[in-house]
Amino acid sequence: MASSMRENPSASLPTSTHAFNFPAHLPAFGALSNTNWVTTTVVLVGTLLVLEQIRYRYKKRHLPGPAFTIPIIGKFVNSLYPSIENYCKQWSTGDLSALSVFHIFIVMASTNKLSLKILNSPSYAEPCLVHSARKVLKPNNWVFLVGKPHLDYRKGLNGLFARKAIGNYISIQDQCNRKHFNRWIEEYTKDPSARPIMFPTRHLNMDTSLRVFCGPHIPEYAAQEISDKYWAITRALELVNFPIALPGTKVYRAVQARKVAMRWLELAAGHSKAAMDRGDQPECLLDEWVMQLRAPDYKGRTDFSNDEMAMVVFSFLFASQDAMSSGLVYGFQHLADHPEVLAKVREEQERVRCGDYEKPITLEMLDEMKYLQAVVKESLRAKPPVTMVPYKTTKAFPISEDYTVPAGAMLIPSLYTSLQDPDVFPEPDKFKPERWINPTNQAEMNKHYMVWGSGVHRCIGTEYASMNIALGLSTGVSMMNMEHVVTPESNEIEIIATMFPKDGLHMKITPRLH
Ligand code: HEM
Repeated sequence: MASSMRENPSASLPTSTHAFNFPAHLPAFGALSNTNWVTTTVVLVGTLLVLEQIRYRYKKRHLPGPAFTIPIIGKFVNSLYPSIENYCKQWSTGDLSALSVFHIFIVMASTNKLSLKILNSPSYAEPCLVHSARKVLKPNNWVFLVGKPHLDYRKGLNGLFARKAIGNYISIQDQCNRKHFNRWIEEYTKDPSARPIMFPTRHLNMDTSLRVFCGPHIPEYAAQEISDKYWAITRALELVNFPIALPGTKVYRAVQARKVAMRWLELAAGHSKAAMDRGDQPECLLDEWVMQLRAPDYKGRTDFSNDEMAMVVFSFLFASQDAMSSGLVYGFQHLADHPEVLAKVREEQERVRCGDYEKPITLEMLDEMKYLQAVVKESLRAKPPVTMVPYKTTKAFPISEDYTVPAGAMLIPSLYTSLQDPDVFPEPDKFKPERWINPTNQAEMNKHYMVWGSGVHRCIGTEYASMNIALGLSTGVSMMNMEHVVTPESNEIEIIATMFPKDGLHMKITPRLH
């Protein structure tokens, strides 16, 4: 700047600020000001960038992780293309490791012990779900409650997944499974070539969920529309999204899909109330809920609007659609890849069903299928649908002897690596349902079995989800022969909110029962 002033004398500062001189000097003064402005901006931005690095390094301290963060976006690109290999790389760097995305400081925990600690320290950390969840679910959804309001709200919903209630859902699930598997068989009779069953499984799961949740209060075409649109929601469930839901972004599309689903769910809630007023028999979760609210001994809140009920049902769909589809897909893959396990499942089916495959399955029959239950448990351990659960620290969290996670950080326990801990699950790479049959260390294994999370936010749908996957597998392998056509991508994992085999699980299906 000094040299340019020397070269251009007219740019020198005026010796007089007399009113008449002022206009003559204005352009030169303006040019100088622009130069200053650029310099100031460069210095300011440079300082902010340096501060960003200092802040990151200060929070990270000695934890493994990138020494410097990419300015502003951090590891955003990685979170756009999540891969289990990248996560494993990060987890393998240490029990705790750090990174940053869009200025969100993230600490990842890879061990069973630390993950359990995070999930069971509600005074330090609370769930924050993935970044897009608040926009997709709406900020006033009950799943964002914490502390006592969360416990109270959840208490009012527990009854919807109690044994009595899920005993009423089982026949709906059984009918849905049979309807879809018959359709699969029909389609494979027309075209027997191998093809992925991931999407048909997602449709089956959405249909089952909507029938269980809304029963007759939602028309067939609405269920189809929600199922079709739901993929937009799944696609938006990245760990960290582009922060603004602009048209064309994944989050924007997900919000549009939620609006469609919510319209139908609100209508269903209204229909359910009217049906219960008429004295109809409860046929679904919504009916169960309305009846529970009207029970004489019920002590909680009763003023649930259709909109609020719809939001709760939507939260169940949101929490379950991807996880359950993943659980079912990997269940089928594990059974098809382990014929000795499949043979035992079929032998048990024959015994418990007494050879009568037309007879609807009851909860009592399912209780007798101990080997099938072990298969479901092991399949979810080997390929946990939810690989990690994002929490955020509400205050500085002394998580280990030598590290305190700063307040406001994202803290992510890894369920995936926790379930691969060889001290709790010997030979974790092996698919061994037998490990769940009368184990000597049952209590220890259950404590560390984090497929459903742990602590006050542990999955509310655990029993229902296990039952649903067991039912799907039991009826699936009874009705169909499934040949897994292995591709180079069969054993690779694709993370689309949850885990799926990268090739979508190529199957050839033929009818097993005449
Ligand atoms: C295979 C299927 C499923 C898996 C693997 C799964 C897993 C999980 C996990 C890991 C959490 C977080 C727990 C924590 O923070 O400690 C969770 C929470 C939750 N899940 Fe599931 N889930 C499944 C199915 C379902 C189903 C079927 C429903 C409901 C119908 C459901 C409803 C919920 C809800 C509402 C929460 C939040 C609970 C709270 O904050 O109190 N999930 N689930």
